[in-house]
Amino acid sequence: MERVVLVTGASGGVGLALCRRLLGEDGRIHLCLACRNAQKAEATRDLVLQEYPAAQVSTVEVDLGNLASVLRAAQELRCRRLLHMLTTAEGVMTQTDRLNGDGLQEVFTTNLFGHFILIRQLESLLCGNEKPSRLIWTSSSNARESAFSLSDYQHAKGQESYSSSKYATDLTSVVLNRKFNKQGLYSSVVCPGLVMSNMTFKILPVFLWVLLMPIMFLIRFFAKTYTLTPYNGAEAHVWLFKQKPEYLDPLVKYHSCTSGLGKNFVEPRKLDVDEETAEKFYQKLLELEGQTLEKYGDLLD
Ligand SMILES: NC(=O)C1=CN([C@@H]2O[C@H](COP(=O)(O)OP(=O)(O)OC[C@H]3O[C@@H](n4cnc5c(N)ncnc54)[C@H](OP(=O)(O)O)[C@@H]3O)[C@@H](O)[C@H]2O)C=CC1
Ligand SMILES: CC(C)=CCC[C@@H](C)[C@H]1CC[C@H]2C3=C(CC[C@]12C)[C@@]1(C)CCC(=O)C[C@@H]1CC3
Repeated sequence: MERVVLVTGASGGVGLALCRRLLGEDGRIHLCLACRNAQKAEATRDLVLQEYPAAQVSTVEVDLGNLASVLRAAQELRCRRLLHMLTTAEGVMTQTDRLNGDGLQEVFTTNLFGHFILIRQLESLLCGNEKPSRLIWTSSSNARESAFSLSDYQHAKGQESYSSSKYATDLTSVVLNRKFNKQGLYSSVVCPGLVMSNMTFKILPVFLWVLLMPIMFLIRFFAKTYTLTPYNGAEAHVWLFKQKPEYLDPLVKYHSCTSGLGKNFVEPRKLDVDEETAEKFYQKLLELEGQTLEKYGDLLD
């Protein structure tokens, strides 16, 4: 049976590189590109098919920062019936987090909660299959406990919404394993390292990054997480794709690394999470999910 792999944030950066690399690893997979914009999704599909003309590539439109859009996408995916792997590679990092149309913090929703709802809505596809299914969350080395608080888990009050959302992602993955491993669903978190992408081009302009490039290549001899290209950044995702999920440690983050001479490898590092906090946070996610489903009852089957 073909494996169906859904990649969010597939239109650029690490997500697009991952799509290409997965097809290079296994041309028999069915790749589903999840993008927030239908035109971009089609353009990405064309790009991928140029490189792998025989590949099976479909698209689904989903804005992960908009819960109605997430529920509609889940409905559509449920109709397609199969899903074996979901990997997240979308993300927003901003100095000015704000409330979205659902009244939730945008960074929290896009980076974590939209995916949480999507996964819960796709549980019937992901759980109880003959072979294990897997989730791969793109987290970050920037996930910091100090940025996260249970009482303000959407990070409405602080200035570190990105770090908070990534820490929340790590917590969620730990609990998802506890709840769903018995049903054959396994979750892992990865960090792509420092990658030149639209995200980093919002921190410094492209020309500055280009000027810094020689320095960064030198730094890479000492800092292996300077992966720099989306291709290298997707190393940990691709490595995980090839592992048996039931043998992976749920309390580890898999870091994409690149050596000074440009060789890619993966480094597992222990997650800095308190399991009790993770459980409490998960209960809060369930509460928020309940409110969301109540609000959007018309979008449920
Ligand atoms: N770059 C880096 O150095 C690092 C990145 N990461 C993480 O890696 C992941 C990928 O980042 P990277 O490739 O660098 O970033 P990019 O900005 O290049 O790519 C982000 C992708 O996410 C999509 N996206 C953004 N918002 C939404 C949304 N609301 N709904 C659906 N899709 C959305 C974008 O789509 P569109 O094309 O429509 O904008 C794009 O395809 C992120 O989770 C990021 O946090 C972690 C550590 C370091
Ligand atoms: C000489 C040189 C390399 C200058 C660049 C300095 C900084 C702009 C970068 C150094 C480490 C980078 C980094 C990120 C952004 C850019 C830097 C601060 C991230 C925060 C981007 C998003 C993440 O998820 C983690 C990254 C960690 C490293």
